[in-house]
Amino acid sequence: MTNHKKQRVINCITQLPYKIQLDEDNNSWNVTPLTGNSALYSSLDYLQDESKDYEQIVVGWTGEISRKVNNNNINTSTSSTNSNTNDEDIEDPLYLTKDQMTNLTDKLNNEENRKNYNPIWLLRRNQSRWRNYAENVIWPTFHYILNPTGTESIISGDDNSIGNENDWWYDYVRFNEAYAMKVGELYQKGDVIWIHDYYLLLLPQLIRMKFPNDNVTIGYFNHVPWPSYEYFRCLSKRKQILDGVVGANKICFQNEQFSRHFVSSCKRLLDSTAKKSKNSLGIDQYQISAYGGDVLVDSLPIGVNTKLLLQDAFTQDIDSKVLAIKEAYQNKKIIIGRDRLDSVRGVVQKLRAFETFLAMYPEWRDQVVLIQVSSPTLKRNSPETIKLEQQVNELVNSINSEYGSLNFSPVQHYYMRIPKDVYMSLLRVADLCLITSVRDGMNTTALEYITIKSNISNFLCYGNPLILSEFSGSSTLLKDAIVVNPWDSVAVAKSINMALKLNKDEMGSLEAKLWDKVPTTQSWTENFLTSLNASSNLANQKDRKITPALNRPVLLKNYKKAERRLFLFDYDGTLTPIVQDPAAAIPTARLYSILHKLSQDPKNQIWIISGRDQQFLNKWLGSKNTELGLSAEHGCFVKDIRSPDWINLTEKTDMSWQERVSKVMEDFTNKTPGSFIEKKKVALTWHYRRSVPELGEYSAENLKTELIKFADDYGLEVMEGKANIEVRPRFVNKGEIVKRLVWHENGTDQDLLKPIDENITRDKMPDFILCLGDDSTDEDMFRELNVIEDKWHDKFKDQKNEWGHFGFYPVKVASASKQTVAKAHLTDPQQVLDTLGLLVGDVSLFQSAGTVELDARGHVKDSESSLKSKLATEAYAMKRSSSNNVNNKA
Ligand SMILES: O=P(O)(O)OC[C@H]1O[C@H](O[C@H]2O[C@H](CO)[C@@H](O)[C@H](O)[C@H]2O)[C@H](O)[C@@H](O)[C@@H]1O
Ligand SMILES: [Mg+2]
Repeated sequence: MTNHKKQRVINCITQLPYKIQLDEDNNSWNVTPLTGNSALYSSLDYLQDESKDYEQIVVGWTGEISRKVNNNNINTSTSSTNSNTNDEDIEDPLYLTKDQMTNLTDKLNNEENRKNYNPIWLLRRNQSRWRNYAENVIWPTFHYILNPTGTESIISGDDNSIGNENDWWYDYVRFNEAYAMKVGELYQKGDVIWIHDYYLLLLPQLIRMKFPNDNVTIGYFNHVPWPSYEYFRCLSKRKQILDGVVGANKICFQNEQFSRHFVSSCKRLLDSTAKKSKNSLGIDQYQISAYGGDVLVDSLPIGVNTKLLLQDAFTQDIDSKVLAIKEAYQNKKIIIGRDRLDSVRGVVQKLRAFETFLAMYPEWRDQVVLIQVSSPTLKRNSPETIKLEQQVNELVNSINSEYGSLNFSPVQHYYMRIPKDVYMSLLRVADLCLITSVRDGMNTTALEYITIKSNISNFLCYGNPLILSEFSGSSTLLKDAIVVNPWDSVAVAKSINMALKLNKDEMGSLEAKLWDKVPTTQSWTENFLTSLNASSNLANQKDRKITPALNRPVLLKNYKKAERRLFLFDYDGTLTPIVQDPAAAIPTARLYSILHKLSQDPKNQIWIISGRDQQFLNKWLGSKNTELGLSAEHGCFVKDIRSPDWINLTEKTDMSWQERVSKVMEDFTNKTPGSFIEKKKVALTWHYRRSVPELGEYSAENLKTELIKFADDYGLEVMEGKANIEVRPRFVNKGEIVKRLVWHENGTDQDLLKPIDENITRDKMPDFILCLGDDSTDEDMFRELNVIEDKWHDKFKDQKNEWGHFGFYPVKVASASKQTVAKAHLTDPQQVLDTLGLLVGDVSLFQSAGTVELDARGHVKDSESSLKSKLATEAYAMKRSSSNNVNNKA
């Protein structure tokens, strides 16, 4: 028998599927399975127990760990609630010893479970702080609820402060970073990483940064809706979120509408292009070019474990429960609903429609019961939920008093979590299932109902109708359900009437169209992983290399440690955004301030290496800050730091070509309205940004062909820039300047006419080089740095820094999937300024994500707060052991 090697899948989920409680007195863990998220959890079970091709590793946050305390022999908390001596859950800050953590991991992975669960520990005071950004900002926006501050819904924060969106964002970044750290510990070459849902939108890019040299295969599945651009654009961190998620090879949604919305956001915010086609399942897919690489975007509706469901739903025990319910509502039609009680599940809309139904069709009064089970959410005590609860109660009371009697209430409302067997009985007994959500990703109740109704049993489950909201993600899958607009209560009432009057054949034929549309967990899981592997194979093709985002925290660390730093900045499109008029692309006050701060540090040498001419660079940069070295016209002219003089490196060159090039360019300018020539001292640039795009591109193509015909005769380079064609002598380029600046004693004056000396020792040359550029001409700089790095690998093998390199950071500033020889990318000039701001201390580390090391409490490792927390944990461990000793002696 051949030994089939399974592929490892690292499954990253928001929370491990358990409610976890620490029993301090017995020093043991209580672990109870969580309800909800059944589809995802059944996919985990499938990978764990049944899959032949995959071996699963699960990474997930522990969730809020509560404590069970019977006596008060341990009290390390500053909070007064901790002095409580009753046997109850306490949600105070928690300190755990290493042993306790290991015990929980062991318990989760005990032999019986055979699970490979890896908890993420984030034990700060107010453990629910990690939920704030995801639950109060992302979730509402993704469900079309605009609540800019979210402050109404939650009071949070370490110091009992009212939550604010920025703090929440920092916690969100840390939450993602904690996962990146854990994945970093577990990842082995060849693994695939599967990330689930909106708590972890930054994780794909963080993992990409962690493994810049591996083509890690990363898939992301969004379980909730993805909103239209008009909503998504309202998020203040919209770009950061997109940047994070496009680190994946494949991004997948519940339906085509959501994937379309996502692509539209990428086009508008990331300037992505998208090629649309059909995937092997006939579903729309998009190949989007996002920063640094091609990403596959498509949809795959989640499924349910139909086999297990039928097994669970058709038992003798449930038969008797079904019978009992039938007897309780003899001769009545039973409508069922099960929803979480939050604002998007449409319970209020459902009750209004039912009320309208009873008002419109008096013949049904006393003949129909609506059994509505509403399960509480985590935010049960939030003002919105309390308001919603009141609204629901009022509606239930009003319907029951208007249409009920002493011995019958037409609405039976249960605000509770019901056990699985009761849920199964309700699905089986129902004559109609009513789903009126105003927004959801995939309604699994609908899928479970259809599955159960497709089965013939003693109680004739077969073929009872489903009314489904058009706003539910499942409506695109279950097109043959009775699809309604939940906001139109009259239309829903008419549909209820119609559905209850269907005869057996009609119900059967409706049902027949639906049941085979329900995906199974198994097929969903297998299809996702198969297509993820396929998309990653595509990405691994040579010309599709994915460039990771620049790891800014690492850059900052390296920057701080470095003694001789060299900055090589391109100007247009790197330090300033591209604009229509070249004369208008002038530095902002923020750029001046950052350059000023950077240049104040004697360890820093800053060079602007641009295609611009001397005049422009002098006027806007040199005259404002003499600490900047300048290189104009792609290396034709150079002015050293603090020097007033420019050196012309093309002095001895024959310039007769200029006339010929000008003539050809003029010809094209006449043929292309809106185009113009920028005549610099040496280089000539033909611009077409202001022309009709198609004509501009067409002319540029032809102009290039014309110029190339004689470029060799004069030793010229014809370069394609951003809406321009430039010509300059070939022997000068930005790479040549970079070479000279690196092979040089950092901090000393340049002798630009002297040949480069490559015998200089390493301790004189820079130990940190940040090189940023957006255009094809900047590739010369990156290429040169790569060449030097290779030489240094041979020459100075033993002199690498703690990250295993020489501190070279060639970074492409690219807004589309440009192939580059740079090692990392930043999205646009704004990110460039944020990154430089980080170095000079203007921007917080958590403004943007990177691979920060965190401790088990979510503090940055080795920070002051981390050290304090370490001491508190040690104190806790000592108290534990001394109290154990006392107890043992007693
Ligand atoms: O090397 P760089 O500093 O990036 O300069 C490259 C060229 O940039 C300028 O043109 C580009 O930017 C303009 C302003 O945003 C834009 O209008 C134009 O379409 C771009 O091509 C500049 O005018 C050229 O001289 C530089 O060579
Ligand atoms: Mg540029």
